[in-house]
Amino acid sequence: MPAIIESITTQLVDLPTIRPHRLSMTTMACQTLVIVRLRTSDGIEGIGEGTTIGGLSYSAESPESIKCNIDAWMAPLLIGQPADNINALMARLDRHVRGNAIARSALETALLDSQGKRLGVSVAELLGGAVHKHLAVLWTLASGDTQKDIDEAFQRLDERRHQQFKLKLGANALRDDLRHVESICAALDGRAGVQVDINQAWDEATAVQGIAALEAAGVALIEQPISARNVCGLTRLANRFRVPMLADEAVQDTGDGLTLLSAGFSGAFALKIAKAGGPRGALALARTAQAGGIGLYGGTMLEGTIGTAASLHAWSALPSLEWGTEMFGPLLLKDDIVTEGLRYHEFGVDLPRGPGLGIALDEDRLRFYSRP
Ligand SMILES: O=C(O)C[C@H]1C=CC(=O)O1
Ligand SMILES: [Mn+2]
Repeated sequence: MPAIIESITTQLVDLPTIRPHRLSMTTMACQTLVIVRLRTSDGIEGIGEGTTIGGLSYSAESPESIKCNIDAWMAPLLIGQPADNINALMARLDRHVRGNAIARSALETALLDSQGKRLGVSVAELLGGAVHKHLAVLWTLASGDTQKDIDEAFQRLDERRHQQFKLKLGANALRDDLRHVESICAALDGRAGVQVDINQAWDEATAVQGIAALEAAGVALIEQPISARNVCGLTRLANRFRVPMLADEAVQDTGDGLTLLSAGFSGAFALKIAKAGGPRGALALARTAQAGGIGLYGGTMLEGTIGTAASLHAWSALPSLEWGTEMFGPLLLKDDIVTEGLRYHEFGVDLPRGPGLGIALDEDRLRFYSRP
């Protein structure tokens, strides 16, 4: 008799960040995680996380919509079903639910954690096995102040925590953004790599001007300079410049990957489990990218430890991630809701060991940070 899914509960958890995190469309002082707990008839609990950035400013899902849509529509489709066939359960969601990729990702993560615990194997093993056990992790400098960012970068380098840095652009006038990048590139020259993320803030003409200057300053990678909808524009920019373009908001899942490939895009894709509806979808996009000669980057929605661990299990299953990862979400948060955090060292992070995600909730801290 297979184990049956008996209950699925969700809670909103607000965790403060260690400093304001400034992006083109929002400044975050707090991150809200939607924590999913999925209980089955054999006494196992699978955990998952659905997280976005800045309410509705990053995507069409908000923390509240993720919780509400799981509670009202998605959980009822799964409760009462056998827990051990994740393909069948996710196909059932696909038949009845449109969109809601972040909510789906939280549920798929909980299903994978549950099944891993049931079989005594890690999520990476469920996904075919880990090729890597330690993954490179960059850090985003986004305090909003150039000198603070430089000090933060040197601190991270000295601690051997990060040696690649991402700068967030697009909230300021182009001239000010360029001065900011040039100062940081000059300060870090020879010690660390710098890439930038514009989060769609520029139009194409501004991007042409901006990218020329960023290329001259030595920036290694340009992430989503223009609107996610402007696939032709992103392809033109990729063809025009030597510095590679990284598609983020423009590439949610395999369908978007195929659209970009058929438009002739070259460069790299940022994978996120939250964009692709879970680890399986993110890996499907990765394989499409690899088939099309596109480099890969392990992206984050600034998740806490559970979402970050789920992503790490997925990225570990890939033979190569040409651009490394940005799985630093837990380090941006002042506190955590798990008993043992991820181990960051030597400019990267260790893949947590299973069964399942290899992560356990700290009930006291979870209660403390949960919304009533
Ligand atoms: O990539 C994004 O747009 C979102 C996120 C990832 C790192 C970071 O600082 O913000
Ligand atoms: Mn991005």
